[in-house]
Amino acid sequence: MLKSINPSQTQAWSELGQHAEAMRATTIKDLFDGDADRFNKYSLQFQDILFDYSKNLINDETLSKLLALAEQTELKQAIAAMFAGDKINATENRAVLHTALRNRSNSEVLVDGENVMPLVNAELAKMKAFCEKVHSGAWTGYTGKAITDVVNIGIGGSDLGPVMVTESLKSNWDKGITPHFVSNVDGTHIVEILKNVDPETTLFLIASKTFTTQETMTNAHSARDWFINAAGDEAHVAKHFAALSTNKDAVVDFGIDAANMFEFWDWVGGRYSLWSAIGLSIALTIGYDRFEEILQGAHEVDLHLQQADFSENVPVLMALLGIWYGNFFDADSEAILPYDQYMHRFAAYFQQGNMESNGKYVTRDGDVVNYQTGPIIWGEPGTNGQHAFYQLIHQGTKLIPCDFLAPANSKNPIGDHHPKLLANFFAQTEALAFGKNKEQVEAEFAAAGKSAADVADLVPHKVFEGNRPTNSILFKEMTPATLGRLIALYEHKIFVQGVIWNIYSFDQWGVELGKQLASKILPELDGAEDISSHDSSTNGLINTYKAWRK
Ligand SMILES: O=P(O)(O)OC[C@H]1O[C@@](O)(CO)[C@@H](O)[C@@H]1O
Repeated sequence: MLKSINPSQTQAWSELGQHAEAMRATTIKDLFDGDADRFNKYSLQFQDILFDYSKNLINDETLSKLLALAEQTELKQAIAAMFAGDKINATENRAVLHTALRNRSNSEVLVDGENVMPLVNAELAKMKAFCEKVHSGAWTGYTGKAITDVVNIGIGGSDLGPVMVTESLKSNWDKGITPHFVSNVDGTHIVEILKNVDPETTLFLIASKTFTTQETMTNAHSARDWFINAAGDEAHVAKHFAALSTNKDAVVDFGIDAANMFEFWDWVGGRYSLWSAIGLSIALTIGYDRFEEILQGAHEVDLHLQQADFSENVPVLMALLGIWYGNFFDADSEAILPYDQYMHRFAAYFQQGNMESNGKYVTRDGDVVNYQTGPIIWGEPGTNGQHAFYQLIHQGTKLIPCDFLAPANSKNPIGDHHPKLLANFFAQTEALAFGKNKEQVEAEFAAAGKSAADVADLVPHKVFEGNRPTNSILFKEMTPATLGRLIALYEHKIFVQGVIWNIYSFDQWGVELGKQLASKILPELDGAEDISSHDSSTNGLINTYKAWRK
């Protein structure tokens, strides 16, 4: 059993606090001015990914203290425990083994003494066979036509991963399958999707780890009704509905043939499940072989996490840098800014991945933490963000550590100018780090023939403090393996931070109360009478809704 260590009680934490005071007296610019070799010292290449963390407010002493924090919170032991199948998801008494799903070395992975790899490999083989049937046209719809569209019905981890991966790899959509995703219980979502698909050639994947999630079950029943209405015979459901779940009984109860169920297990967290049967929509869209390449990329990071010295361990460094700003510089959020339009759902994916994992205020001992834990994760693709929120990042009052990601080679290098606009990726981190001081602003005005008197009022508004930290993650091009690596890097960053914060990262009790209260309110929405069972606000809102409802 892992020790419960309060990080704020460690020697390293105390030293980091003092060191942070000292570092407030310097700037990223000072650090670069003092070390011509800074880039080489503070960047790492992992396969086809360059991780440049030199534009951070750190020096060797900072790193030494952060690494000591990892040591003193027994990170090494925690990593070993996860891969050994220990029940580190203690409140649910489960192991955490999404890594087994991509364990391409096929080494033994024990859960309760049983090697789970045969189960994993059998399910992958079933996914592969199914993809081959669909892609070859051997699997047809009820009128004998090949499948052309897949509608994945799921939410949270049963949606965000497949959406993000299929979008990120859109240049690989060459299997004749178009994916669609329904997640929101707002009827608009499924109505708008069903407008664009043909019941004769559409396969529905009901993706739900528990197969009890209200939104997913509601959408699944609506899809089933729509399909039966179009096909005219319930018997045709078997050709057009499959389930991705851990709950076989609920799948069969819904009316899906158990043979059309792709299984995963309770030691796979929902937000870590795209590597499992939940990834079937990915495999159908880009091909099973490429799906395996995603697994392979992630597996390489799993080995890297376990084997690399922490000083050269990318996810560990990503985690420690986040702790440096979150716990010693009061940063509340982190921005993920991919300069690749295909990665437009990458930040959204890690909103759940990070915030549902580390949005916790109670330690593994059940005590309320006395330090910050998980950050708010947000972000949009570059260069759009530059025209939306970069103003605040550059000149706002909040410290927002940013991860800039970009492929060196776009999938669509049209014309001469588009690829070169990647200059923004380089320029933004340079501007954030080094800024533009008063003297530089005045000199620019003078060069433009403006007298100091004329521009005196404007100068303060055009000064950039800089000293705003960023990581740059440059990769050669977006491939399935590269995406697998990138996702696993962020997954393990989250895991490492949870260990150091001494919190449970793999349960999500915080999503239960809202669901519980919604179940109580649901029947109260029936009928026209006013309700008074809640506080005055909730009563007022519900009663107004009922008065306005058509
Ligand atoms: O896959 P399922 O069981 O339908 O859960 C969907 C999502 O709901 C949750 O909010 C848990 O209730 C997420 O953790 C999960 O990914």
